[in-house]
Amino acid sequence: MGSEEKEKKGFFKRLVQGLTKTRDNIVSGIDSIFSGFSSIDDEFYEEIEEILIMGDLGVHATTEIIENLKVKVKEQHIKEPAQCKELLISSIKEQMDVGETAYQFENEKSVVLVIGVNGVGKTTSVGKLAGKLKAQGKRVVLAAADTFRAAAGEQLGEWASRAGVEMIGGQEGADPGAVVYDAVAAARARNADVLLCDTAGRLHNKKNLMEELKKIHRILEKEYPEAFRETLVVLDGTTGQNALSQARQFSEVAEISGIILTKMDGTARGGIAVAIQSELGIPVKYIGVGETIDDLQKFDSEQFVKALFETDEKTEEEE
Ligand SMILES: Nc1nc2c(ncn2[C@@H]2O[C@H](COP(=O)(O)OP(=O)(O)OP(=O)(O)O)[C@@H](O)[C@H]2O)c(=O)[nH]1
Repeated sequence: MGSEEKEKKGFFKRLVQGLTKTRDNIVSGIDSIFSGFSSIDDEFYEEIEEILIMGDLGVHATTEIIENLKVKVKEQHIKEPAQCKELLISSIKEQMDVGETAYQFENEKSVVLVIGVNGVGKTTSVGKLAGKLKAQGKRVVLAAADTFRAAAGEQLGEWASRAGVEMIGGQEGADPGAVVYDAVAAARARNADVLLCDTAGRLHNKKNLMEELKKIHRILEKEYPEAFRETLVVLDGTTGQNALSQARQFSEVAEISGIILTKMDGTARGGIAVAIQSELGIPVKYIGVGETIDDLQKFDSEQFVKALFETDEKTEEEE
């Protein structure tokens, strides 16, 4: 087995383990409905609906999933509740389909702006991403442009030295625009492939946030027009519907190209990955299942649903 394949397999295992509570929350309930009902009727659908909503899949995704399930049941002349399981799994998968998820920034000269409110795992995710890109042989420069919180720069600095990449900025209270300006100059001087910017995320002052992001975009347009631009929002998966509302608010002030969903280890609210994609149509590009560098991986809906419906015993058997 190649090292990349091994890493993928290891990550899948951690994902299966991480989703245990979500699985208990959603899948166990669904299984008991499948075995408890003898016919497919309104009550059967209502019970499934309730579990999906409780599992943080959101009203929009849940409604679509149930409608889709009803159509499939009718088309395929299904009579037994137990036969609905595969159909339900494929309906959940379809809700997460936001088209092909592109990672163009990894293969071009690019600037990645990472935004997110305090504590969601933004700095950690930027650090992990820097380490990953560096491991792929990319030249990476980090910009510590979230200058609001004391020690944020210091924390990013630790990740930068761990990943072996250069960091620009880090002074508390500095002007984020000035940090980005300097970081672009450094990225140019080093002929960097990816400039990763840890940027602001104070949602309680949307106007300021919008202005700050606009200013950063203006600087990039002027100083680094050839760089491909990507804007990722970091969301804490344990906060469920609150994460969805944050994503919605961020998408009102900036053009979001993807989501990094963190802390999916040990949360019962993993269904939020479905809700975000279904409701906002924004792809979850990365998922975090722990605090080490290997715990951040590209998100794959197929793998996610498989991990959600799979048990630990099964993955162990597979080895
Ligand atoms: N379990 C778990 N913890 C995580 C994950 N990602 C980040 N964390 C932890 O979450 C905490 C907050 O992470 P930070 O990266 O400091 O969060 P931040 O969003 O940058 O917060 P500020 O720096 O305050 O803006 C840290 O203790 C991280 O180790 C994850 O995927 N799983």
